[in-house]
Amino acid sequence: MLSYVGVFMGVGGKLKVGVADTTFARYDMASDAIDEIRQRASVEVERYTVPGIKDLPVASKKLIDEEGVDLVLAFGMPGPEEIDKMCADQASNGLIQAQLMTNTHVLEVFVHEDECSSDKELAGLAERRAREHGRNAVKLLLKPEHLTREAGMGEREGGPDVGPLFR
Ligand SMILES: Cc1nc2c(=O)[nH]c(=O)nc-2n(C[C@H](O)[C@H](O)[C@H](O)CO)c1C
Repeated sequence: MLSYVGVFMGVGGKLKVGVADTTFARYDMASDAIDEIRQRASVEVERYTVPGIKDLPVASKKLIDEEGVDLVLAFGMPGPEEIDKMCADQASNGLIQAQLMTNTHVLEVFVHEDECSSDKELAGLAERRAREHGRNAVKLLLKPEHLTREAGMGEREGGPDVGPLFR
């Protein structure tokens, strides 16, 4: 396992990761991601919990503007109804806007409630996706060349990777 603990100190001191999540979600993805990040990097973590996914864009922007985080992980769980999917699309657009307004990555980590047929499977998917995106956050901030090495490899966060295409 790669370990980046203590290898990077930014100009203003330690890197800071923002974690935004919701009470609507049925699984605590943020705690898994924070655990994953802390195993790999010596960074500060600032967490901001809001009611639902449509509240994530402003939470992310506030973490960036007011708390000075270097990247945000935004965790949410859209429900299975059509209205929930609409909310997810709106939240997604908001998160993109927050990124463009601040020139800062906000990794959207959504697990849709209807991605799995049982609660147990859903919890497993949520944990794996949260942890894998936690690792992505560390790579983006500290080892971007590791992501470049994985370019085109058909990585899928939470599920089995689908692998690269060959000609
Ligand atoms: C319909 C709906 N669906 C979801 C959802 O699937 N997932 C989620 O996290 N939040 C949902 N919300 C709540 C909104 O995102 C938001 O929290 C409220 O509209 C208050 O701003 C709403 C209102």
